[in-house]
Amino acid sequence: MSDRFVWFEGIPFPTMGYKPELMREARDSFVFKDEDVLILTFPKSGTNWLIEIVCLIYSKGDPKWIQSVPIWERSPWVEAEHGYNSLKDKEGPRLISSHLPIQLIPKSLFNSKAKVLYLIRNPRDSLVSGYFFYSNSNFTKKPESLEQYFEWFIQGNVLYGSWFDHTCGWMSMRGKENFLILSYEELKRDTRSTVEKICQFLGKKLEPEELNSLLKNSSFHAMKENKMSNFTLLHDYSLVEKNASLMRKGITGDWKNHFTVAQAEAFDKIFQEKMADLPRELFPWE
Ligand SMILES: Nc1ncnc2c1ncn2[C@@H]1O[C@H](COP(=O)(O)O)[C@@H](OP(=O)(O)O)[C@H]1O
Ligand SMILES: CCc1ccc(OS(=O)(=O)O)cc1
Repeated sequence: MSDRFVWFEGIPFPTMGYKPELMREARDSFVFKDEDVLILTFPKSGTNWLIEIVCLIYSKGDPKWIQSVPIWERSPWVEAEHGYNSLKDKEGPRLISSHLPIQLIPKSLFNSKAKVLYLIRNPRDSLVSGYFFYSNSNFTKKPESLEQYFEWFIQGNVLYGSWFDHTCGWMSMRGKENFLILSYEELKRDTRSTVEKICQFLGKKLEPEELNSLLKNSSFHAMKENKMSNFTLLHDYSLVEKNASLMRKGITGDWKNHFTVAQAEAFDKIFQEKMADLPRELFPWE
């Protein structure tokens, strides 16, 4: 299974735990509630960091929940079989995660007041992060070199398709009051202020010591040590190999250590062409 994808509506998905018929059912029938919170990203953008932060906002900085329940149970993936089945009958406000492009998200999102946290990251860093992670995973096509993965990425031949299409699609939601755009870069630069912004958007208030606890327990170091969050539990299901680390480096700009000059120039050109219709300010790393 390691050399291919599951396909749905022209988009590549992992080969384990994802079924086209369930993704169709989710798109057509899953009901978002006004009180839900959706964490939305392209893969390898810092999704799990944001999930950890939101969980700690809901637990008021108390780490008990994040240290006792796997991260994918706390904020299940609406497009994955296990996540969809656990979410669809769940009572009360839900934390929901998704990497889906806008055309595949459950349609009910657009008639609900569910709050959407949309996290973006410099695609060059998502590319490098994905290359290292998927090279050691068993649920998707394994790249043989960064050069090969670079080509797949710019062609959109990677999990969840083209970063450019994904981002252009979701950016059409900017300006809506239930849609907050965040970046990995601002989260890194000023985690405290960005968490305060998220709290305000979610209508949550943390006391100073609760915020301090949140920052401590969602740090790169703390998440790397937390087996409920660092994906080491996936070793038991043979989904990832021992050296596939979710918590790899946790920095901005690592692409500069991996791209050749020619790749950097080619990426710049493609970025300019494909993102020309969107304001530059949306992309704080450019
Ligand atoms: N607490 C944290 N602080 C900074 N980066 C984090 C983080 N938790 C996860 N990340 C980074 O987010 C990326 C994984 O993203 P996702 O959760 O979307 O799969 C990895 O990037 P790197 O591979 O560049 O280190 C990982 O290190
Ligand atoms: C099959 C489980 C799984 C684990 C990690 C994934 O990574 S990503 O978020 O899509 O990069 C996907 C599926």
